[in-house]
Amino acid sequence: MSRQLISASRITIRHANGFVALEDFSLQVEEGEFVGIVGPSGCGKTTFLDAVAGLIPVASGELLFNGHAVKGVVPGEVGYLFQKDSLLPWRTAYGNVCAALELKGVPKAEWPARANEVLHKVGLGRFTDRYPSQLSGGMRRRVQLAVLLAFDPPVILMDEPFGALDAQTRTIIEDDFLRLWGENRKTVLFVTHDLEEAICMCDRVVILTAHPGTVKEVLHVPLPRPRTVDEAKFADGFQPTLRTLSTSLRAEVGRTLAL
Ligand SMILES: Nc1ncnc2c1ncn2[C@@H]1O[C@H](COP(=O)(O)OP(=O)(O)OP(=O)(O)O)[C@@H](O)[C@H]1O
Repeated sequence: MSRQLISASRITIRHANGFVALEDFSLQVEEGEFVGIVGPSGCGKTTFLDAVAGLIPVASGELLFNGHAVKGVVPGEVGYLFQKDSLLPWRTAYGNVCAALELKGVPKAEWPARANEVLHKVGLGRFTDRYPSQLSGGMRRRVQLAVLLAFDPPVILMDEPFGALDAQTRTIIEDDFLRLWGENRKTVLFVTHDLEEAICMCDRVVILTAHPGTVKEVLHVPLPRPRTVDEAKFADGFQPTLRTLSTSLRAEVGRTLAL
């Protein structure tokens, strides 16, 4: 039986300047779920991921990780893939993965085998000695995925992870991530503005209201797994789900623009 890994119950989050980003926000996520979060710009999606990572405290309500209140960053608990690169520019792809292994406390003797394994898994076997500046945007994202695989956290937070990639590279890397995810089904929170991507990747998609963000609606994605992006887009349930999601979100974006 699956267990609840993340539980937000009526949380409010204020930024340091007192600005309320999320209000009365509740969401439960079970172990192994792939959950998408969509909502108008500025509604608090990143703020929620930051709170789950322990980077920002909740002002009221309860935020639990594996049954315990989140009180700050706990090394090894979550892996966070930001919109922007967070690779160490002075280290090669291999060196970046080794940094994650070191942080995780993996014995040094195991680094070469483990680092090469994850770099091969993400298709970078021939580029292990390249520095980030010598890699394309798509390849740098792959190094970040390799770092995540090496770090192997129970929860992966992804904030518009593939938004900066061209359409073709993006589809390929989405498929790769779906395949890698299918191997061990980590819990994933996936923020995106791309509704088609949300449907292709996720089990459920949470729609947030206009600021201050709260949960408006949760849609279950009625598509079988394993799946590729193309299989998802041509599946029966795709268009109706897209229409529902799009209509619901458009109303909130309209509210944001009217604020
Ligand atoms: N450090 C901060 N201090 C004050 N306000 C902040 C801070 N970070 C974010 N905010 C505000 O909190 C609200 C939520 O921001 P957040 O980045 O979580 O939104 P988002 O839904 O991820 O937006 P986007 O889709 O544009 O990335 C916004 O109005 C933003 O301006």
